[in-house]
Amino acid sequence: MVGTPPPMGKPYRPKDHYFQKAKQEGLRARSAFKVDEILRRFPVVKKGGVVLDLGAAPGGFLQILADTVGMSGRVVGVDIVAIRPFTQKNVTTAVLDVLADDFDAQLRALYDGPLDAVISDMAPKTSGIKATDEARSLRLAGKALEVAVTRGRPGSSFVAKLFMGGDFEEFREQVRTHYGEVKVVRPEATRGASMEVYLVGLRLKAPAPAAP
Ligand SMILES: C[S@@+](CC[C@H](N)C(=O)[O-])C[C@H]1O[C@@H](n2cnc3c(N)ncnc32)[C@H](O)[C@@H]1O
Repeated sequence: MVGTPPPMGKPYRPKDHYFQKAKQEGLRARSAFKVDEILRRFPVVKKGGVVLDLGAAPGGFLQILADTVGMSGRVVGVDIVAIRPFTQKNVTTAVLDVLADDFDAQLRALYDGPLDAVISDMAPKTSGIKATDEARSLRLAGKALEVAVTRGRPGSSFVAKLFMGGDFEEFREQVRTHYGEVKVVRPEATRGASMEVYLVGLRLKAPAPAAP
């Protein structure tokens, strides 16, 4: 019997170069290289900063973020699945669903101060139906933006992964209304066939003063 030919384009290889590299470097996930590239290219957060990482399991982003902010900073990571504890004292993690009704209150209970960056690598469970997956991805990114705008200090940053699709441009416009500069990034470590990109918002605008 003749087997099914491989799909055209770059094949999906779960154990690719970045997977091996992550393993060698003791990183929890290959995605660590994505945030590393974003942080090298854009001034998202610096030493001493406070970062919220949404969709943080298993913790690849957290490892890079914890090194970036150092011991004078803080990284708060949440996910619907448990994150293996970190020994670094500047990392706090919790099991939270960002779409839950009480998420905002739960997050405040975890960390109540202003944030220097909100980073979301959240990805929905994919259904295989393009429009459904795009809508789910956008919903997660939309919630991340809401958190970033309400909890970020003026001048803070926003990074969110989302699937390129129908409403991508509208979302980018929405991010533009809140941030001084907006970039679209597809990190090198992104898998070949993946439709995902990261939107980077820099310099959160201060809220408009209330009318007298
Ligand atoms: C690509 S993984 C994140 C990988 C992570 N950045 C790392 O470097 O280890 C996407 C994560 O989004 C999480 N996620 C999906 N929906 C979520 C939700 N409603 N609330 C919180 N996390 C969610 C998933 O559980 C999954 O762990």
